[in-house]
Order: sequence, then C-alpha cells, then structure tokens
Amino acid sequence: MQLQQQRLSAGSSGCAGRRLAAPAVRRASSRARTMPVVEARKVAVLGAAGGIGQPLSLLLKMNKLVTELALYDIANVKGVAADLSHCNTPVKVTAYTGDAELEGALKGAELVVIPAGVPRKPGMTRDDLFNINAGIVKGLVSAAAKHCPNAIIEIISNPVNSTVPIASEVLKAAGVYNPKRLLGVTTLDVVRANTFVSEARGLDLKDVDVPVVGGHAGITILPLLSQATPSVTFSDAEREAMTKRIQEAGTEVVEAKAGAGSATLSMAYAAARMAESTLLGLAGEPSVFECAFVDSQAVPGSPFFASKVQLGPEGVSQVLGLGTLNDFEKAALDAMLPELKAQIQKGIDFARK
Ligand SMILES: NC(=O)C1=CN([C@@H]2O[C@H](COP(=O)(O)OP(=O)(O)OC[C@H]3O[C@@H](n4cnc5c(N)ncnc54)[C@H](O)[C@@H]3O)[C@@H](O)[C@H]2O)C=CC1
Ligand SMILES: O=C([O-])CC(=O)C(=O)O
Repeated sequence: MQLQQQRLSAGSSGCAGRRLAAPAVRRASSRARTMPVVEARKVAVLGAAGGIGQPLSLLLKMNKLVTELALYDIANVKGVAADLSHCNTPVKVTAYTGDAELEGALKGAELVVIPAGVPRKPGMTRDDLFNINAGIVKGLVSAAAKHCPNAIIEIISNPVNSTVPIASEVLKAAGVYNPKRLLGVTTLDVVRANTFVSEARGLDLKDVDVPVVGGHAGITILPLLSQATPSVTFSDAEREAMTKRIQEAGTEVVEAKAGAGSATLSMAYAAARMAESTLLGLAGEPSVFECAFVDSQAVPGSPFFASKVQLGPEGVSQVLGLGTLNDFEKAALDAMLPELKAQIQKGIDFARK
C-alpha cells in the first residue's frame, strides 16, 4: 500500500508563530527500507460493516503494520469478516457483533477506529447527526475505556467537533483519559485540500501538503493555503473559492450520492492513512505528522482544535501551533470560533448529563 507516499510528514518540530515545516515525502522504496519491525498490533474497527468500515477494513487488511484486525458492528459483520479473511495477506481477521461480543473486539487492541453511526442525507448538517451518533460514540468509547483503556482511539463518526469531546468526557469519567490517545479524524480535509490545490495548480500530488486546521464541519474547516507546500499563490477570489470548496467537499459528495450516504471511499483512504501514520508513530518511526482534532491549547478558549500533530510511541507526542496566518485566515479563524466552541460544549454537556 502506498498511502505513506502522500502522508503529511514534516521534517522538524514546529511551534506557534513558525511556518510549519515542509513535507519530507517518503518514497515507497525508502519507506520499505525504514519500515519498523512489526510488533503485534491489533486494530479494532467499530462500525466495520458500514460504507466506510468495509473499505477501511480492506485497506487495513493490506497494511503490514497490522497483525490482527477485529471487526465490530451491530449488523452484517460476520459476512464482511469472512469475505475479507480470504485475502491472502497475513493480517488475522476476527468478527464481533452485539454488546456481548464488544469486549472481544476491544481486548488487546492498540488502535480503535470508530466509523460507527449514521451518515448525512442531502439538506442535513453534520450536527443533525448528533442525536443518534452521540449515543453510539458514548457507548463504544465507554466499552473501550473498560476493555482497552490504553488504546489510541480515532473517531470518524460525525459530528466530529462534538463526538471527540464526548469521548474525552467518557474517558475522564472512567479515569483513563489520556489526551495523547484520543484523536478526531480530519485527514479527509487534508486529502481533499491536497487534491484540489494540486489540480488547480498542476502540481504533482505527492509534493503537495496543505495543513487544514479548526474542526470538521463547514466554516470550522480552515485550510491554511498560505502554508501550502509547495508555496502557491491565489488571488483573493481564488483563495475564497478554494477554501469554500474544501469546506463544502463533504456536502458535494452527500449531494452527488443523493440520499445514499456521504463520503465512504475517500474517507476510508484517509482513515487508513491516519491509522498507518499512528502505527508508524507507535512503532517509533520519527517525523510522523498528520492534522487531527485533538485536545489542544493551540487556540485559547477552544479545548479541542485540529492542527498538525506529531505522532509517536505515546500517540500524539506534540501538538503543533498554527504558524503565521494571513489576514484571510485570521478572519476565518475568528469567524469559526463561536461555532466550534458551541459544538464542543454540546458534546461535553451531552456526556456529562
Ligand atoms: N470524519 C470524517 O471526515 C467523516 C466522517 N463520516 C461519518 O462516519 C460515519 C459513518 O459513515 P458511513 O460508514 O458512511 O455510514 P454507514 O451507515 O454506511 O455505516 C455505519 C455503520 O455503523 C454501524 N453501527 C451503528 N451503530 C453502531 C454501534 N452502536 N456499534 C457498532 N456499529 C454501529 C452500522 O451498522 C453501519 O454498519 C457517519 O457518522 C459519517 O457522518 C463520514 C465521512 C467523513
Ligand atoms: O459530509 C459528511 O457528512 C461526511 C463528512 O464528514 C465528510 O465527507 O467530510
């Protein structure tokens, strides 16, 4: 799998006020040389029979850093696992369904990826999913707190701006919260930004790295085009249009699917990339960077924020600052904050009820 080729990778530790370091894009050949020795790595996918869960599980079945793939879903997961288990890659596939089997999926897992929950239909916002998905995430993270309290948890289920705070409260209540081990998956925003910018400027995709910060809904998604690598220039109108396209890309897919769900294949690709980066960090690979929505002090007053983070043996080893924003980005940051904070608080309030 060549996901690593386009992984966000920065050469040095960044910090607030500095421009984020340029990507040191690893080629497949050099990656093969530097690939860490694989220890036993069990990855659990919760919601594995869904639109994201199935292709994500396939990509993880192809990943040399994974030794066991535990698939959990409330429906249809045994068939998905039987199907996947016939692929002749060494990853052992196991299947679990229903509350009684959740423990088996989670026991011994080092990474838990959660795409469980309902997707949007046209006309809905991600926040409209809150009423259903908040409870699903709460239940699954409660089980993870009990059965794999040290695992890294990566949440895909929307609204990410609220489900990650819910998860943090659940983990706190269970006495096992480690902010380095809880991440909201915003990789798809970066994947999209890289694709759209490369298309607009005729750049080779493997060289393009656009940090995307903030959150994962509408105006809370803020691509830092001024920090793109390689450096790109946009007129004011182009910058505004590109920012809006990246912010509305999820809706673009929801509308194109016309009621049949939201992004699944690109999301599976993005989550597989995030999982691979996480496993590389766990394995001690240096200089692994991704953008993710994490417990953060990057922006005063917002307890969670997406920005570039370094991944290491403990999970998030460093949350990087935002670097220098231009006036457009500063205004966009100011505009998003009330909405982002409200969505975070909504999650916290729900979990504390
Ligand atoms: N973070 C991101 O960038 C993105 C997030 N999403 C979100 O991912 C979520 C999943 O999307 P899809 O896979 O398209 O939906 P889907 O409906 O195709 O699949 C969801 C799966 O979750 C399962 N599920 C429901 N409740 C469960 C529970 N309590 N335990 C275990 N499994 C459970 C369902 O049985 C189903 O198989 C949605 O909330 C969607 O909004 C989607 C795209 C991008
Ligand atoms: O738009 C949605 O509902 C799914 C999602 O988060 C995305 O595609 O970015």
